[in-house]
Formats: sequence, C-alpha cells, structure tokens
Amino acid sequence: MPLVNRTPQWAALERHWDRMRAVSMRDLFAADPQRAQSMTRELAGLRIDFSKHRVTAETLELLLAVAHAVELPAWIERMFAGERINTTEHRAVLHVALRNRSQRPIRVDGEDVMPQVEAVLAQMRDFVGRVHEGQWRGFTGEPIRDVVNIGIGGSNLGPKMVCEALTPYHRPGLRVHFVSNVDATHITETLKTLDPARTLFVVASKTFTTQETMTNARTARRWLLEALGDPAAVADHFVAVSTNAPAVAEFGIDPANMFVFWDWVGGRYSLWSAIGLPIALAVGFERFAELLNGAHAVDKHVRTAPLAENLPVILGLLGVWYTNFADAHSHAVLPYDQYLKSFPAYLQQGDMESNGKHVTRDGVVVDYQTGPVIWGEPGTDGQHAFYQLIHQGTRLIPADFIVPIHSHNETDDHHPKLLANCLAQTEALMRGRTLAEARAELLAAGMDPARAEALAPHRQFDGNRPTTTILMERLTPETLGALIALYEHRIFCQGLVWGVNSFDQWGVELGKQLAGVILDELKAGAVAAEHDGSTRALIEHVVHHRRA
Ligand SMILES: O=P(O)(O)OC[C@H]1O[C@H](O)[C@H](O)[C@@H](O)[C@@H]1O
Repeated sequence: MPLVNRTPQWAALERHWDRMRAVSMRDLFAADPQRAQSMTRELAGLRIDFSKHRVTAETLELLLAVAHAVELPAWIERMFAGERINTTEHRAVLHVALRNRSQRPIRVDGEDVMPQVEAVLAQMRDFVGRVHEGQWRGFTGEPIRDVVNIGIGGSNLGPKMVCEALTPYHRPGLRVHFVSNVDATHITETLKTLDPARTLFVVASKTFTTQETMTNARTARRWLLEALGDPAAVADHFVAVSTNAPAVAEFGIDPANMFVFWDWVGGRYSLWSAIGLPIALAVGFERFAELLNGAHAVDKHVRTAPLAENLPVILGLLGVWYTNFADAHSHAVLPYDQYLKSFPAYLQQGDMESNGKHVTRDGVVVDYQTGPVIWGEPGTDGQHAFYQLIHQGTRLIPADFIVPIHSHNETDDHHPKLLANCLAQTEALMRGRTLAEARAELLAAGMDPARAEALAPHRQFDGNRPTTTILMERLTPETLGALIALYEHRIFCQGLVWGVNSFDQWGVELGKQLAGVILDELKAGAVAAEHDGSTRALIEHVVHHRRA
C-alpha cells in the first residue's frame, strides 16, 4: 500500500484545496439555501450538523475517494470480523463485541467471543445487584457506601468520564470515586473522606502490572488492613478487573471477585467491558446496558451505511481535510454540558494515543501529519478563557460543539442561555465580522471616525472557522454511548486514512523504562546509569535535597 499522500486521490485533494483556500462559508451558505439540511444527519439520538465546514459537495466526494483508496470499508469489515488488525500486538480489535446487542456471533480465530462477553455482563449484573441490595457487605457486616476505582489511562478516564456524565442517574446511597495518579495526594485525599468498613475498591488494570495502579492498590490495602486488622478483610473489600488472572490472585484478590476482559479490548476502548463496573455500580446495570445500546446503534451504522452517509467516516475525513490540507494542528472538543467536563480529557487518550503515530502499519515513516492535538473545556467557561485564539488567532482550530437541547437541571433560564451561547459561537466562528462591518458598527455607536478607523482592525474577525455541532435531546446513557462510539469510529477512520495502527501505544514505553532506572537511583541515593547532563544534575539535586 503506497503512502496515502502518493495516491492520485490525495493529489486531487491538494489541487482542490488550492481552490477552496479562498472560499468562504458565508458564500457557500448564501449560494445554497439547502446547505444546512443537506449536511445535517441524525444518528442514534444525535443530530450532527457538519454544514459549517469549508467544504463543498466536491470536497466531500474527493475525500470519500481517498477513503476508498485506502480501502476503508474493507478495514471496517475486518475489525467487525475479528481479524487481528492490531498487527504490532497481533490482536483483534473488538470493543464492538462488548456492546454487540444483536444475536450476531463475532469470532476470533473461529471462536465466537459473545458467550464470554455475555457471561461477564451477567457476572457484573449479579455483583452490582448484590452491592445495591446490601447483600454484598464489608468485613464487619456493613453495607457498601463508597466505591473507589483504582486505575489509570483507559482503566480510569472512560469510566470516570461516564460516571460524571451520568450523575443525574446515580443511585442514591453509593458514591463512586476515582484514584489514578501515583502522586499519593490523590489517594490520601480520597481516603480521608471514607470509612474502611463501608468501602469497596475496584482495582482496574488490563495488565495488572501498571506501576501507578499497583502502588495505589497496595496503599489502599494497607489502609484497609490498618483499620480492620484481619487480612481476610481483603476478600470483602477488593474486586479486580483485568486480563491477567495470575497477577490478580498474587495480589490477594479472590479469583471469584475478578471480572475478566480480553486482549482484544484496547485499554482506551475498554469502558464497555468490565472496566465499566464502576459505571454499573453508580447508575445500575440497566443504565449501563443502555449505554451499550447507544454504542451498538452507532456500530451498526458504521458497519452498514455507505461511506457517503457514514457519519464517523465523514467526520473523520473532515479532520483529515484540516490536518493535512489546511495545516490545522489541533482539534477542540467543546461540550456545552457540565456533566461532560471530562469528555475532552477522555478523548485525549482515545484520539492521541490511537493516532499519535509516525509510521504506517508497514513501518514506513510518514511525511505527512497524523493525529492532531485534542483539547477542550466545557462551554461557556472556555469562552472566557481560550476562545479568543480560536476566533482571532493565527491558527485554524476546527471545533466540535456538543450540547443537549434539554438540561437535567432546567433552572430558570440557565439552559436557554447555555444553548444560545453554544449556537452563537458557531455562528460567530463561521460568519466573522468584516472590517467594513466593524467600522460601521463603531460609527453607528457614535464613535468618532478616526478612533473607529483605528479600532476596526482589532474588532474584525476573519470567520470561516469550521465547527461541527452535535445536538441531542438530553444527555442519557443511550445518547452518551452513541456519542462515544461516534468518536471511537471517527478515530479509527482517520487512522486508516493515515495508514497507522490506531490500536497500539508503543510511545508510552520509553518513559516508563527510564522511570524504572531513575526510581532505583532515587531509592539508592546515587546515580548509577548513563544520563545526559541535565537529567543527571536533576537526579543529583533531588537526591541531595531529599536526603537533607
Ligand atoms: O489497564 P492498564 O494495563 O493498567 O493500563 C493503563 C494504561 O497504561 C498505559 O499507559 C497505556 O498507554 C494505556 O493505554 C493504558 O490504558
């Protein structure tokens, strides 16, 4: 497979960008009164408007031609068919099996994985029911009041984001906490508020070797045993979610209290697996199942819709358009919903760990940009912080605006105000304000002409800044599931265009290895290994000051 930027389809897009560079969205809207309608689609409770993009029907056709050139439909089918498309780790990629709510078998090497998936879901349902009904009790006979998920990366960001997002659905009487950082402050501050006799720890780690998680889990175990005295208490207060049964047993967690998942579930795609246990504990198993249903609806769409109608494909291609042709370096995700405050952070791992790659699946170094920097904060807060740069800075930053039509908290006119701000931002980003308009506004406000002339350039906005608006009736488990799956598949489609393996993450290894070396040195109080001058001096300084 040649690099995508060597294909004639890519060359056609390059020529097209030369023409599109100067085209304004204002003109596109003026020329086509049907533009918004023809570029808005409904999917699984989401209404997606991609009309505020610097594209024409021809642009979309040319982008779709690239998608065909990289055989995107065949790759999508390969994923759903359980092929080992994560080639560097020789693994299938089947988060879609975790939420496969149909009767369709999904096979890896001929074996249907669905019975295992169903078995773990049944185990989760049973466990969650027992905790909620007070049948599962702590060592001293107290019912559980607090759950602490100990995990990091994919074993933290997904369940944490979803638990926060579904706060209105939380069952009363059970609080869910997340501890991830190896910084002891995180666990210390969390444990301060808890009663050991009524606390359940979920140790979540795909590998069960991750330094942060194992360190926090050991600290939690010590805390528990200091309070309850008897090592037998561990069995009543710790459960594990992992693919590594021997390591779980070695930690002292009863294998009966282990929830498994499989090597074909990537960490950052794992919230649908038993890694979602804290979600099910927070909102109940039925709500967790609704989350899966929402994702499944999007899975069906991505698998069956023709490319031209396939929303994750279209959104993915729009990202490619800006990244590779318009020289955009980042992509903002701006949820207008406080419950989605961790959605951008969750997507940072989802997207940047997936597509932050510099070689293709064949190991060829690429000479084009791949995954952008993903960032964002909820609106309206962001408007008072960084939107200035999106509006008037020198960089092009495509942005997604996500907003529910109805709030779970319809207090006074808060929500109309939130909605108005969200919609106004996309309008302003698209329309901008010309110099003449800026000048005229100032003069109409009574400013003297010289001052108006001087101020007008500062008040001029280029506009033409692309946004996607994603509306939903309400943030429910189902619409949230659909939203997350939409982004997951968008990431996959972009990775396919760039030719990278979106499912490995070798880039996190080197730092981990070097941290092991330095940890030994810090503990020994002496530098033993080869380091550059800066690192060596920093280690020596730290050693000296920790000794003092
Ligand atoms: O679930 P674990 O095995 O503990 O892994 C937690 C995290 O570790 C690494 O940093 C990986 O880069 C992540 O993809 C993963 O989610």
